Amino acid sequence: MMHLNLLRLGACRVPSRLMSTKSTSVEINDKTGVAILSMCRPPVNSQNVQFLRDLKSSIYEIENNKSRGLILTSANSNVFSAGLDILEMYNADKEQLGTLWTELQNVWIALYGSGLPTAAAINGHAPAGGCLLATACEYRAMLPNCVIGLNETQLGIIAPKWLMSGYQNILPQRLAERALTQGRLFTTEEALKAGLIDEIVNSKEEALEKCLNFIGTFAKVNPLARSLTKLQFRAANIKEFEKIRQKDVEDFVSLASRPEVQKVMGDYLENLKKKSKK
Ligand SMILES: CCCCCCCC/C=C\CC(=O)SCCNC(=O)CCNC(=O)[C@H](O)C(C)(C)COP(=O)(O)OP(=O)(O)OC[C@H]1O[C@@H](n2cnc3c(N)ncnc32)[C@H](O)[C@@H]1OP(=O)(O)O
Repeated sequence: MMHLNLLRLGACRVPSRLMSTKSTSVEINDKTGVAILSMCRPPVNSQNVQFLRDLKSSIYEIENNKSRGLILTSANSNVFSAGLDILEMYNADKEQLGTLWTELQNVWIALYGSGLPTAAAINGHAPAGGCLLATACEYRAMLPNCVIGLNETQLGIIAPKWLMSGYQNILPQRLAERALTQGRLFTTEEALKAGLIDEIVNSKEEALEKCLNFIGTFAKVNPLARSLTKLQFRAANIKEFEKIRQKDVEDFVSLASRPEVQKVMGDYLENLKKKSKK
């Protein structure tokens, strides 16, 4: 228990180092060595090229700084991340679409393939690309009354295999297949029941504390042994992804630039805007 108490103490009283980019901020607690990576692109942390680049560089910076773990959270009060920025996909040319998709791939591989213990303090909604980030982590604590899930089929699109792999690591095959084909968004309570998240928490502070406690469970484990063991579990998905990553960009560009898919995006955006004006 000693290390857990230290982590808690460290989380509130010990000086921290700060690093930031335009849309992320990183706080590394000097005592615990754990980095809290906050996404801060208001209003919903939608993932455009710049945001994804910032996220990638923060993840690598945390990894290179030899932090003891990484906690991903949002500076926004009710959204963890709304997924890809549809504004950057709608009416975009092929080059822009290719760049966006490449940056999404880069962030996913940085997080999914990280040797550090990773945890998500999901302090808001996490649809689509938001769920992708959360499920790339090893542990999830989430606030009530939010949604999480891969809803791509609801938008008439297909999540590629690498994008599904975090999901598949966590959910039983039958449930993952059903949820993906339905494009299901789970409420927090449903997500806990399905095993998509580990804990329901009542505040962001509690989410961070649970994530710290999770990372604290590795305090007495050799970091290299831990990291290599984790990566052995993920190696097949990573290898598969590396084989198809260029073709995957081409497939995405070809799908997302189709007029009928652009039309779905346009209608979807309009509905989002109508809903937000209500
Ligand atoms: C789409 C086809 C492309 C083919 C891709 C194939 C592979 C798929 C891989 C990844 C897919 C994605 O990640 S696609 C993105 C999917 N995301 C969603 O479906 C989420 C949409 N957003 C919401 O449901 C809600 O915004 C929310 C639950 C996340 C938050 O709700 P809240 O009520 O708090 O906020 P508002 O809805 O009022 O939104 C505020 C503001 O933000 C704009 N917004 C929201 N989401 C996005 C987004 N993803 N991209 C761009 N803009 C977004 C929303 O329109 C509001 O804007 P205004 O204030 O200007 O009206």
